[in-house]
Amino acid sequence: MASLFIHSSFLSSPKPSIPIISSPTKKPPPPQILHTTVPLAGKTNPAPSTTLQTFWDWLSNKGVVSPKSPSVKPGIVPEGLGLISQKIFSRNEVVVEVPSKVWINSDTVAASEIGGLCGGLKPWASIALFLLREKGREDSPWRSYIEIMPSGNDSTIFWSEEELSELQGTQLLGTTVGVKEYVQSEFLKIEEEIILPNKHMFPTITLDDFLWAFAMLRSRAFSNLRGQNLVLIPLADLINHSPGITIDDPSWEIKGGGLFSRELKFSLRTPIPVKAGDQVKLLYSLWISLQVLIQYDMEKSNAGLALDYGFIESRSDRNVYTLTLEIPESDPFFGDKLDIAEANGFQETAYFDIILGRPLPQGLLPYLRLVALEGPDAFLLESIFRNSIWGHLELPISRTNEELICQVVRDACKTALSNYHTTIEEDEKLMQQGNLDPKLEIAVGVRAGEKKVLEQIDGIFKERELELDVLEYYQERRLKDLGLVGEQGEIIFWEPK
Ligand SMILES: C[S@@+](CC[C@H](N)C(=O)[O-])C[C@H]1O[C@@H](n2cnc3c(N)ncnc32)[C@H](O)[C@@H]1O
Repeated sequence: MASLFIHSSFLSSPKPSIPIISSPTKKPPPPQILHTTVPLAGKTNPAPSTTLQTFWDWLSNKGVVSPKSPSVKPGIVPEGLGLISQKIFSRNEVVVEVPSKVWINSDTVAASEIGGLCGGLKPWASIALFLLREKGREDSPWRSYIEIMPSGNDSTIFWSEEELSELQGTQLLGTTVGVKEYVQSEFLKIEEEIILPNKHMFPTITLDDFLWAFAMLRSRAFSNLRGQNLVLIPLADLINHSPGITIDDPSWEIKGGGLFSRELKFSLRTPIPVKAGDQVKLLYSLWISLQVLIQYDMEKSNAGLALDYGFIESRSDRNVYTLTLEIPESDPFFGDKLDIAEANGFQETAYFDIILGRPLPQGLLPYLRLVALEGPDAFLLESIFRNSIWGHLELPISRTNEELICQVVRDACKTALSNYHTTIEEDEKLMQQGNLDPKLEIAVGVRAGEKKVLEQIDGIFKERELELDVLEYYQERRLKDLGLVGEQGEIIFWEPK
């Protein structure tokens, strides 16, 4: 049997059907704005309203908001803090514009006292270190901003061992463990090379602190402002996500500061119309429309949402399972197969995100057939076929090859399914019961979603197995092309005259 290697490892980036967390079934309290003394709901140790007022004053002093006629204000909402409308917004209207003088990015770090120490660090690591240093300084100019950040969220990186055990068998568990290990290894390097040799510049920073800073960056950075462009935008980063908004375009842009200014501005728009906050008294039941909300990222899987933000959605196409395929080095045709994969945009290892309810992703079947190619089919790997091979691999090559890919994929699905400690039915029962703890709700939703995708994949290849006798394979297609197969599929022999 060919050594076709499939495993269920997690997505390459530390990346990524349940009731929606942000739409509680109970009638929620109306949002509270600034001056209230009501404790903040939902998130871990959220900022008290005095802290919120200090933040507002800081924004006013910096000229970011106009305190007399603000269009939005930070307020207390079920998701922690959020942006509450102070006027009626129409669709696509600018909600707030935040000038770059209050952003925190690599430039902010470079211009700071620790800039010289952070030159070799990745942007996220240098900003994390900056945040923690400023958090520890009594007189930090960033204090008012950092203090409104929550002490945590429901991201799986904060889950206890017991909570993580609910994710048994899931790819999300693997990703979470991988991300935590990655953050830890970065922390240990930074601790040794920067923190300990410069103790006078840093407060005591633990791995947990570093993980907190990492989580703040993952949850607060806008999805296309990551990597090298990673930036924290105070005020704008209070915007919460609405699963009901399914507009794909980002609701923000970076603009030039205007004719007389070189300063950039982060401009946040509302993707949907919003009512004014004071309508809450008149229209209590429409409280949710008072908060300005956006869609964080239409492309993220539930696992990605759980890891980055600590919530998931009920939309079925948020359920994703990543199949990882590999051309093993031990394959006698390793070199040729790798050449072909690379010529067609793939590598030795390829990741395919399978989405619930969607067809198999492009490239999966050809890649599978390539990896499984062996024996009499291996002639297709010869260099004369190099330009046409991918086209051939798009269609079944031989019964043996097609049977092998079906078997291997189905076996991989069965193995993966046997690793979960619950069935889909058990998960659905739990969801129907309702009132789950938010983290358990995430765990149950993700594990049910992954299993559904695995069953979908198994189903597709099971159906294929049943068609093995009627599929058309390479040799038949070739004979047809040469005009050597008749209408009924019979071989037409050349008869000498
Ligand atoms: C960009 S911050 C938004 C501000 C945040 N609510 C706060 O209190 O600082 C993203 C975080 O807000 C929370 N959040 C945003 N939208 C949410 C939603 N629809 N459901 C649950 N939590 C949400 C999550 O904790 C997420 O990690």
